[in-house]
Amino acid sequence: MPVSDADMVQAWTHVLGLSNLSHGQVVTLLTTENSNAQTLRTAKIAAANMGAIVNRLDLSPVNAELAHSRDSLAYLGSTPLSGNPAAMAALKKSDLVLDLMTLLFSPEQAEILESGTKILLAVEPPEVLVRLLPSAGDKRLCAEAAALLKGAREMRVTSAAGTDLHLPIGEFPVIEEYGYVDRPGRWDHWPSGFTFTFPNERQASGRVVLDRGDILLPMKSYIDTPIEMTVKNGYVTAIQGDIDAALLNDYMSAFDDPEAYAVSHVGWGLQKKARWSTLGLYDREATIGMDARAFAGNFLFSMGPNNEGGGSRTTACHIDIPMRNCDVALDGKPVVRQGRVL
Ligand SMILES: O=c1ccc(O)c[nH]1
Repeated sequence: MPVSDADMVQAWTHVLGLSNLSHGQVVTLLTTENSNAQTLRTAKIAAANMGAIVNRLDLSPVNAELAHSRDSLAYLGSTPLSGNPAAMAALKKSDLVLDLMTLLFSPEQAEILESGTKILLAVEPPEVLVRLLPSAGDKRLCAEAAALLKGAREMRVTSAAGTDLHLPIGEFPVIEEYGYVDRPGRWDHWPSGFTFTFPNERQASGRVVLDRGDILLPMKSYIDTPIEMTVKNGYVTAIQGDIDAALLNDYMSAFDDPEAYAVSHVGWGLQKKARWSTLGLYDREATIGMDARAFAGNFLFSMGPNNEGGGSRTTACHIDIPMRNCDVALDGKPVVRQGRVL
């Protein structure tokens, strides 16, 4: 269903309020060719109505000749900000950047955040943004999960399908994604509602068995045939199965980058307003699949970079794999049981 501009301005006002936007602050909208016009139009109105100085920085897209998907999270690392000091200066001088382009996992994003600028990513379509409006309750749930993660030394993930994954943790920070940026230097993504960390470098081991209905992103497919992954020393060393495994292998091999097979962030979904089945109700390219990443009770496995967590590993290939019906335990204490948050 379309969203009215009035409702979208209200939604932006709610999110900018939670992000502590105050009178006289500088908001810069970072856009590119396919940024959603209504998201942009209503963000400018909401920010201006709150007394902010509102700029727009529109950059030409890059990587079209390299990416095999038009999903903005499919090809990471280099952005239109690479080698663009004038644009970087504008963003570092802003109090808040509303990223309608996608900087995630880029070195430029980290540099902008270090200057104290806040960055809020918002590239899902307006109807998804208004349906998954963030709340202080989401922040509380993410903070509770983070408190459990911060003290833990091992995350263990098992499932009836055969997953048995050992993830020693503690080397990297815990990241809470709750949909708004309420302190300087913070990055977040509207919509979200999940918490994760990264396994200690080269220490993840075991087996991941993807079952029918588990989701591959950016493919945005519910797999029909099981995929069995072997994990050794922090890398996925084998991806075996039938047609779904073959398609995943074919996509990943296009990057010709061994770093693509490293285990990236691991965590679980907390967003009660998001559902496993929602992805199937949208055309493949209509969303980037945040319902799938955020639905309460998923185990969100991923492969690729860890620079988002402060690691040194970068790669353009990033695969997110929300899994159902898993048991997640921290130092033996269950936090998710058969796909339900405890
Ligand atoms: O919001 C996001 C989106 C993708 C991802 O891999 C992490 N967080």
